[in-house]
Amino acid sequence: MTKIGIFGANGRMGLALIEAVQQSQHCQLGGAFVRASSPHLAQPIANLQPQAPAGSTFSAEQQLGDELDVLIDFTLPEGMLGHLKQAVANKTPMVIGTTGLNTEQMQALEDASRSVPIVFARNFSVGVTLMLDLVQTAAAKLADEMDIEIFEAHHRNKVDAPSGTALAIGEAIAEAKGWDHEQVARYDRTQVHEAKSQQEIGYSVLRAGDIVGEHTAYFATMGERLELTHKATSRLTFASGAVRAAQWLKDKPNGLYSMQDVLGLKK
Ligand SMILES: NC(=O)C1=CN([C@@H]2O[C@H](COP(=O)(O)OP(=O)(O)OC[C@H]3O[C@@H](n4cnc5c(N)ncnc54)[C@H](OP(=O)(O)O)[C@@H]3O)[C@@H](O)[C@H]2O)C=CC1
Ligand SMILES: O=C(O)C1=N[C@H](C(=O)O)C[C@H](O)C1
Repeated sequence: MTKIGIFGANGRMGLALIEAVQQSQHCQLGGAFVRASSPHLAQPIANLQPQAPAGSTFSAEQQLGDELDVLIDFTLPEGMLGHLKQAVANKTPMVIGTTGLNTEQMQALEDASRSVPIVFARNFSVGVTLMLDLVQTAAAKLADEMDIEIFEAHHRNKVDAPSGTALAIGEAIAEAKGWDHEQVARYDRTQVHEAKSQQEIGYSVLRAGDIVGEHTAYFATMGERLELTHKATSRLTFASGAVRAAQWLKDKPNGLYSMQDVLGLKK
């Protein structure tokens, strides 16, 4: 049995992760952690997640010990960095799905992976993991005059944009093309009074209602357009992927792993 601790356990993903752990035959919930200031501290988890183990309550993240096999973090970048320090101090492997990391925060994650094994993915679904491979094939094989654009849509509460997944798709395409992603990424065209360059990856973003997560990569030229689209309809998809990653990570050596490693899709 893999004993799993979940940070941000009262969040949208935290609650889906509790359900995914309960559904797994190989994992058990070792701790559902919230901030010390949280109104949910010491309250029954079942108040928010009916699938929670009977009698279980939310714990303060500071109370984390070294008895857990794997920690999972889907919070915000600042919170994730604190949780990462706790994982390193306790020598506990960590699965991280938090998006919106800047360069320094990503560097801190990479540094920590020299002390503990980490799986980091900006999307834990099987479909998007495969899509990262498919867009690289399209980018490498289609003619250079194909225009490349990425569209993403999410629920109204999402705070980072473009989504981590959209950026991962763009970075995968740039890598296949031999481009420097930051040089070719176009996040805003409102001040650009010129035609689209062929070495450009344009991003567009929609925030509305309860959309779980949709991503399309467009490869377009005169007279035709290829669209590769992924639509997630349940957060349990991401949560189940993260729990699968946690189980896979338990006995791995220190290092930074991706969902492609977990699924055996690494080229
Ligand atoms: N990789 C993937 O497959 C996916 C990634 N995500 C990413 O997961 C993250 C969380 O998304 P979601 O669950 O929708 O967000 P929510 O806002 O619903 O939950 C965020 C959780 O993080 C906690 N938190 C925020 N800041 C801190 C902090 N400084 N210290 C400790 N805890 C903190 C919140 O606690 P409190 O309530 O007290 O503020 C809350 O429990 C986002 O980055 C999102 O992009 C989401 C889905 C899939
Ligand atoms: O915040 C979300 O909800 C999601 N975030 C991830 C991202 O930024 O790509 C993954 C998923 O699309 C849902």
